[in-house]
Amino acid sequence: MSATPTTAVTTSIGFTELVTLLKDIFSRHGASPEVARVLADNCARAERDGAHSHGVFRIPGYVSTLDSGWVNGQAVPVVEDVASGFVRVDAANGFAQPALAAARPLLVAKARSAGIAVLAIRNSHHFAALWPDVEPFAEEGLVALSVVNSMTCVVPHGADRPLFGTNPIAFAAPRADGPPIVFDLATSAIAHGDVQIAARQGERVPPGTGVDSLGQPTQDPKAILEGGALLPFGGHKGSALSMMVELLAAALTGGNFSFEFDWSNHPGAKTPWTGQLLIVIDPSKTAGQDFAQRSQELVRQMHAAGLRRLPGDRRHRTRANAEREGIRLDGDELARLRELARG
Ligand SMILES: NC(=O)C1=CN([C@@H]2O[C@H](COP(=O)(O)OP(=O)(O)OC[C@H]3O[C@@H](n4cnc5c(N)ncnc54)[C@H](OP(=O)(O)O)[C@@H]3O)[C@@H](O)[C@H]2O)C=CC1
Ligand SMILES: O=C(O)C1=NCCCC1
Repeated sequence: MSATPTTAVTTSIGFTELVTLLKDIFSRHGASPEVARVLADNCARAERDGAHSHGVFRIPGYVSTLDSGWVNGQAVPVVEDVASGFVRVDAANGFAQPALAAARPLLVAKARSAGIAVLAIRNSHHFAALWPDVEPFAEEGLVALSVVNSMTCVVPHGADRPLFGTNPIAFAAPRADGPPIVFDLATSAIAHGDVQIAARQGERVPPGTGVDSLGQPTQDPKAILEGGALLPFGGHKGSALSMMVELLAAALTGGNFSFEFDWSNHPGAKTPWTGQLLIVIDPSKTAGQDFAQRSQELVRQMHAAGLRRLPGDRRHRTRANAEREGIRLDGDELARLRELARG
């Protein structure tokens, strides 16, 4: 995006208007109508729910990636019905979300008939928050778990150099008296996007987040981004989960490990070309009791134990505000988005 003076004036935009604006940007930068529709919806949802590291903040990255030719914005995913509980998609060097959208009807049908179904997406680029991929399944009464591996920037616990991606895990389950229980977390101490935002805003990151180019602990986001690296959350435990994500999202799908791609011949490219795995379970086939009532009981007991905030509560509060008052955006940022949509 071009440099424009910052005035810190905030403005608001409706969800539908933001989706239309983002669709125009994606289309203008080489995405097919279907790809533009899916990505715009995903990115607007993230912004609406306050997931700022994966909302409109990502648009310049999407645009430069599409412009560089690194990702195919016109890709048509190839869905294969490989086994009773298994669906495989070749995203054809496109984004992961259109691949999921293409495979979704078959995946849900299989989960409902067999009780469980697995979706393996390969040759894909995931540049977004993961919860929008799982939350809709729980809204339909299904339990969903997804993992995606990303670009190398995390030092495995006990190692000397980065190897893993920030490798998020997202989970969604229905509950009786409220929105689904959803969490979505990077297995690094902090998402790479949040380090970029901290650097842009001149803020420090929390202790224990990353190291500089000499492997020394640092709270300076620029030192992490420029030759340094991130650490897994929770030491060996987060590191083990990150390793699991590499195995499930890359080895099991036929995708790249986080360290296996090289975008250096595509200046401006930002997205990792990796893989994604989704597991969808129909709880009516397993528990022999009402799963949504059982998850509600768990939430009730957690609240009774003093819990004030469930994962997802902050997102739902932000969503409710956005539905009342519009999605709040910096005025200059909105102007830059409009400029990108014009060409
Ligand atoms: N595509 C990719 O390759 C990658 C994408 N990402 C994305 O980055 C995003 C940010 O990840 P990350 O920084 O780890 O997320 P956070 O640490 O902000 O949040 C992780 C989860 O914990 C919940 N949570 C946070 N604080 C609390 C609290 N005090 N009490 C209870 N629950 C809490 C959040 O709910 P709530 O949302 O309601 O705050 C969320 O579900 C994710 O959407 C992830 O998918 C990250 C890495 C790579
Ligand atoms: O924030 C992150 O970490 C990432 N987000 C999108 C893709 C790469 C890593």
